Amino acid sequence: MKYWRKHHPDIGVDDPRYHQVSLMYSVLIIMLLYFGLIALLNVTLFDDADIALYDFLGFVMVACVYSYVRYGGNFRVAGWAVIATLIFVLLAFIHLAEGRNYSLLWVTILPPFAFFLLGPRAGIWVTGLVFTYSAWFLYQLLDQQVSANLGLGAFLNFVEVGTAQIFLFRYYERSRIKAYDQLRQTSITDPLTGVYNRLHLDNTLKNLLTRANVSEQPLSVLLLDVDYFKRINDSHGHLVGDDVLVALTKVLQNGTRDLDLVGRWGGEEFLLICPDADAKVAYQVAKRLLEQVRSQPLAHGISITVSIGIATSTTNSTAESMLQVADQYMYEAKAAGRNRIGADQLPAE
Ligand SMILES: Nc1nc2c(ncn2[C@@H]2O[C@H](COP(=O)(O)OP(=O)(O)OP(=O)(O)O)[C@@H](O)[C@H]2O)c(=O)[nH]1
Repeated sequence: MKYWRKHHPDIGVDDPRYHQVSLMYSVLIIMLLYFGLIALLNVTLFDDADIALYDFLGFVMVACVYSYVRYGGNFRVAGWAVIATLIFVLLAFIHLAEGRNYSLLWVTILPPFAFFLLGPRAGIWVTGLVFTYSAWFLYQLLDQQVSANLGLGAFLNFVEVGTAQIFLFRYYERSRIKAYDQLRQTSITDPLTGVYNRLHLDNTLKNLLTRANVSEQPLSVLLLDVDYFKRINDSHGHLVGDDVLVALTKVLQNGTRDLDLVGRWGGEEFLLICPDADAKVAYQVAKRLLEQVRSQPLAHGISITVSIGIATSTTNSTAESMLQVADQYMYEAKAAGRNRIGADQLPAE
């Protein structure tokens, strides 16, 4: 768990603010460490009290922003305060260093901070203005024959700026990938039951069917619909109905192989995609599920039954044709009295 969560227990991993807050705390800590370290280096190694003073001022200002954020302050205000502090210290530094020791290198630290904290639009304006000013400042120095002075100071400026950039971008990229994964997971998941949603089932069925046709392996789909589900909602309420759907999902997951895909097709309808399953295997799976569902109360002591339609691929099947067949058999099962299986050739019981 991120350490900052104790200050903001209401911001969970699923909260859209999570990554922004995480980024803000990381930036604040990186800046505190950097300002502290550089102030120390300037006092001890370079004996430059003027520059150290500005670094120390930066440290104090960032510490103030840290406690502002920690006690519930507005993140946008905090972001601008951090960037203003950084620009203040950077400009003070390049002025005091008068271009020696590649001091202007330090302005390249600004873009990641400005873009992360202010977003792309303000980020480009802020960095654009500071870079323009720095270029103008450098231009003024051109005819003053400032010595390149390749001493320890230049070396440390390069190392410090370089490592800060590496860590910032590494952090940013990791949090971007995490956010992307979370978003992808959400886009393919049904929020109530946690199984795949229709969009993902549809895409996966197309892919698996192409693969099945190429390898000449069978593939079956089972379309499963709860019988008289409306009655459960009407007599026990929608929330109880939801619990029944969640419990049914568990039965379906437990009753199928890891290879099979279980998803919610919509409402009280579920779709199971069973790779490498011919009509006989699909029928056995359907029979087992039918039995498991009706044999026990699922939630709040409520028992249900389901009707299942099966479709098995042939060489010219498409995802649409399979779904249509499964749908048709499911309705035939309903029409025949529910709590049963509809399929092409039902084995004699
Ligand atoms: N609780 C709950 N109910 C849902 C959800 N999605 C759809 N429903 C309900 O599912 C019920 C489906 O009703 P019908 O289509 O009439 O079907 P049924 O009552 O199951 O009857 P048959 O399918 O003919 O056996 C409706 O009352 C919907 O409101 C959901 O996410 N949660």
